[in-house]
Amino acid sequence: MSRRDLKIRVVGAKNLYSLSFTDEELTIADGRAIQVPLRQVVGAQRNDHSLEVSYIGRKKKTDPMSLTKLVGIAEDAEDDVLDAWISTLLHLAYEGMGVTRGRRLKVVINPHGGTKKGVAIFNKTVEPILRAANCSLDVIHTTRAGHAYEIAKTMSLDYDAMVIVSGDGLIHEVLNGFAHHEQPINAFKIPLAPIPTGSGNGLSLNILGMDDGFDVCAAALNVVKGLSMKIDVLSFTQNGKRTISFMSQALGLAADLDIGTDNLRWMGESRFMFGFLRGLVQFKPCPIELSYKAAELDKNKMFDTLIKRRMKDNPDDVEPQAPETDLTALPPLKYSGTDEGWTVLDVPLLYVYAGKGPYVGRDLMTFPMSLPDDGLIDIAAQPVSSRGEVLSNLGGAPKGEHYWRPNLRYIKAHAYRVKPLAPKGAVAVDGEVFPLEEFQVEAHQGLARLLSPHGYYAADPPPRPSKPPA
Ligand SMILES: Nc1ncnc2c1ncn2[C@@H]1O[C@H](COP(=O)(O)OP(=O)(O)OP(=O)(O)O)[C@@H](O)[C@H]1O
Repeated sequence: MSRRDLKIRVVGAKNLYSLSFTDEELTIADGRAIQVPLRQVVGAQRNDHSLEVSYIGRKKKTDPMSLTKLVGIAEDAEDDVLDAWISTLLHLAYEGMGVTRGRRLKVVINPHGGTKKGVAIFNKTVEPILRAANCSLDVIHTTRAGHAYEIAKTMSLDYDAMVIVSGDGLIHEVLNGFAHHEQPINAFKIPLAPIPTGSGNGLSLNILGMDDGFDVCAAALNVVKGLSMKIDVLSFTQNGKRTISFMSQALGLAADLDIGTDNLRWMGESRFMFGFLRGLVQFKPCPIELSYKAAELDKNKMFDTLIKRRMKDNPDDVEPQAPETDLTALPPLKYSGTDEGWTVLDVPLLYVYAGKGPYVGRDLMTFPMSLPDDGLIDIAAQPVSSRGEVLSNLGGAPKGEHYWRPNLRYIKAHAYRVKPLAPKGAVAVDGEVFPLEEFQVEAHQGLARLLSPHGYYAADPPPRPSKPPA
């Protein structure tokens, strides 16, 4: 075992710092001690006799995360002792956590996402973290809509992860690019890691949780240290054309969030809430017939399954899946062309929201029971009821509490279909507008990957009420 404590004189500082580490954390002490979990240590190196240790942390509890580089001269250690100290520290901070060092990253930045700060945020905040972690970077800026699709469709697959500096729109493009890659199955195996600089950053919230979901340093740390987590993606098929959806399909009132609020991008995430409220004022029923191939309808059972899944700490510890036989094609559609075992939801509906991942935006935990890899689509369907009742549901939406309200139908399905009952309308697929014409959606279990610190979605599910809400 090599030495685990060192004294270093930090450049410009009077005090002698002592650095030591255990299997779990690095302690930096100069009178007062700071503990840094090893997961947050991203780099350490020797330049002549000086030592540089880089880690991500918070200066104060309420601060966002930031990169700190501690540089100093080790006064009590020869170079070989210092090298051994660095080597053991890095081994524990990487391989000891199942993470390979120096990831090869494809980075796609949308200069026009959200408030157009993606490039500046990447250069100032994200890139220094990836460099400190010794990652190799292949950076490309998108120049037009559809560019990220082309990049993903034609890219070489020699990367450990793909970093997407933008919002959910670019994730949608990249996954659809993978679907048209000459080796789609292998392309989908490259884990995606979002850096949240778009106006809709639902995926980042699902990976990092409400506290860190908009923290670009936490997202960069996930690029460096996250573990690969399998996720389901969905095939949305309309008029024979198949589109990959990773997040949501919204109809009726829910579609108003995504549709027609494009000119309100300056509002950031608030534009979705604006869209919802505008839709609520109009209060139009959604003219569709919804049918589904059910997997689970019991809300209590869904909750129990979710809690059990969150207790598994190995993200790959899921039901074994059939080995892929054909790497050059997407998995076939299993549920088209048959009505057997399908149920029609026989009530007039105000909105239908279906998809994967608990959060679709900052104030909307639409699918609180969503699991990354259960092979199922979560469907939230709101029957027509009073404005008051719908408003009460909306009040619970930020934390997913509407899930427990008896008048919200929540279905886990292998597949579902929508037939329009009126000629006008639209459906928003991951925020992109499609015409309201007949379509079908089905899930492909564990087809894609994300980098994740937890191995499960980071949204806390709404607790089961002791008595059912009125
Ligand atoms: N250089 C570019 N110029 C203009 N549009 C672009 C460019 N690069 C990408 N786009 C488009 O910008 C759209 C917005 O994507 P993104 O999700 O990254 O940002 P956003 O602000 O969160 O948008 P949304 O809220 O719709 O998801 C995408 O549909 C993409 O096609």
